[in-house]
Amino acid sequence: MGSAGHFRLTIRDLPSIREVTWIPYRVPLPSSFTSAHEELATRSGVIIEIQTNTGSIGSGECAPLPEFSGGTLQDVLTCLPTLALQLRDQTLPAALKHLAQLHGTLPTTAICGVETAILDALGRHYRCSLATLLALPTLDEAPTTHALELASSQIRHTIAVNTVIGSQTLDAAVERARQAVAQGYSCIKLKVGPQLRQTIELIAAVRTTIGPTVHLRLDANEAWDFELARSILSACEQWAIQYVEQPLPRSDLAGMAALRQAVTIPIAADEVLSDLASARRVLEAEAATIFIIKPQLAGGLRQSQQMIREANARGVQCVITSTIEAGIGVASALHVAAATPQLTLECGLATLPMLADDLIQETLSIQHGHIQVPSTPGLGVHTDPAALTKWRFKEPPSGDN
Ligand SMILES: O=C(O)CCC(=O)c1ccccc1C(=O)O
Ligand SMILES: [Mg+2]
Repeated sequence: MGSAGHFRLTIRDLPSIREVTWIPYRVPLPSSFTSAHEELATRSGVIIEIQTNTGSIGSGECAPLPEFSGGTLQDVLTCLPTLALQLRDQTLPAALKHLAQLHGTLPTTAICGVETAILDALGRHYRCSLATLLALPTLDEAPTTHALELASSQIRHTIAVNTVIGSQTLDAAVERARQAVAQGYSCIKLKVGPQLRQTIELIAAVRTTIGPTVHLRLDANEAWDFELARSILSACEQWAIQYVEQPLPRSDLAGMAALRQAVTIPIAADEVLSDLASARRVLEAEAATIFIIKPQLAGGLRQSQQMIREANARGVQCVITSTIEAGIGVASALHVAAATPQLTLECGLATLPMLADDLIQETLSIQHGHIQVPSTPGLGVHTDPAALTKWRFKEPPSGDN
């Protein structure tokens, strides 16, 4: 019995890992997705499955995006056999601790996927959602029933999300914006390119289409230099831009800090955030007003929470976004957002409709610009075996995404 008569499970009762297995996948994006970086026509990654000695299972997803950070698919496939052996026979909390010591030595997406699978199994064991687990003060020991009740009372059950409009012609972007508002989105993110006049016209046209109250954010994906950024953002101050993601190359922290002083539109860091150390450098340089945190690229769910804590302590607000991964990965990011009520800005998690298949049995549907957080134990979504068979990536090419 714990304090105040609350029951606490003993370590002896904790499940341990019997086996870690994985399945690479590749799924098409039927309409492809274009940013200043690239045109994404397929998405590949790895689904992780762990089995425990108590018969419980957990799923996770590693979805590398080499243009950003976090290694390649091949890097993930290379590190998994050793990691699987190391985690074998460890209790779930011990496995989490082990994983946390590997930051900096493994691709961030590998840590994210394996961590998610462990947390999914642990949530199913404690019979609480992954968001509730993430809201606990510690995962080192089994929580009391009181701690679980407190954590579950602190989480959010629905997350507001933005839709994202990829780079395309002005007419197509305006049409997409019109549809988004009709679907009930109250926040739109617009991918922008390196052309001065065209970009300003695009932003003006989209703002005029969506009216004054829908939030509008931009993503330049590093496409601008300082002068271009200053010109475009100064010209757009009248269009009520919520923020602009990564206007300058990730290496230009001084430029980002100077841009913050030169324009009134808030500057968000995205590509530059590749782990906790990079986040600390951005905070130190005062190079961003907002952090765009992708759990896949930040080094996992708890590393994302740590980034959020450190950012918030410095007055920097955070947004959780996906990397256009499949349903397991998006669900894990959704649970981070749910466990973190201080995130009040819309999250970038409305990406599953871009994929031909989300690889899960359930649907994380988007209604009126919100996604419901699954409340059943663990992730609350389950891999779809038929979909994994269909989209299995049989011969991942080495060094390719
Ligand atoms: O933020 C969103 O709404 C969707 C996520 C997104 O835009 C994105 C998806 C994959 C890779 C990079 C990015 C990005 O924010 O730049
Ligand atoms: Mg971005």
